Amino acid sequence: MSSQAKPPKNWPSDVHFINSQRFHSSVTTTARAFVQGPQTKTHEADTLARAPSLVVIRRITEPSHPACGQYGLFASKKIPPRTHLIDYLGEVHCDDRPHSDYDISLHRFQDGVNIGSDANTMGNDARFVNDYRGVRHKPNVEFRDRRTQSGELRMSVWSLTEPVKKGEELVVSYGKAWWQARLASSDPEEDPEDVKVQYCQC
Ligand SMILES: C[S@@+](CC[C@H](N)C(=O)[O-])C[C@H]1O[C@@H](n2cnc3c(N)ncnc32)[C@H](O)[C@@H]1O
Repeated sequence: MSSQAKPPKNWPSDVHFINSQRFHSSVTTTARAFVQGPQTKTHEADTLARAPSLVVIRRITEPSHPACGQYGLFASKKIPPRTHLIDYLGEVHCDDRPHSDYDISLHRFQDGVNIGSDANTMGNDARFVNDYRGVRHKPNVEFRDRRTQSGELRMSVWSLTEPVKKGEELVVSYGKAWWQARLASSDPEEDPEDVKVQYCQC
């Protein structure tokens, strides 16, 4: 059922839209049990209980935007403070994905094993959240983990302490480490704070 979910407006044809997390073969039994949790309720409860969407995907056309030519995630209506907007769905994995721009960490065990959620080839609307640098003076949403009704661990997007206006772009902080890792794989001389001027694809 979940694999036939209808993609939202502006969804790119080369990315598989999913409405539940998928598990890569690199996920260990322990990691899978940790992510799935006690499974006290049915998996369907997680998808059926989804709130009407507060977000919309839009193509960015402003030349001053550092991700001009790409997509971003925007508020489809006014969003109150501290509101859960959407879960970040992707391929849950335990292998390294140094070249994915859509890979976020879901959990790190004390023994160093990391569980990631990679939305590079499959994901949902949340994969389009951009970083605030060069867009706004500070983030207006954050990533926060949560457990669903059935107990599954997911990363999710929440508004911060201020309401978000309808039409505003939703931006998080990827963190300096994210930009440093990205720039290290391209130009090690580059300062991560300068990244905002680099990526216009108009
Ligand atoms: C998770 S994706 C975000 C969605 C992406 N804009 C898209 O259309 O698929 C991360 C990529 O978006 C771009 N990006 C996000 N925030 C940015 C920013 N503040 N400045 C420049 N590029 C940004 C970079 O190319 C980055 O690798």
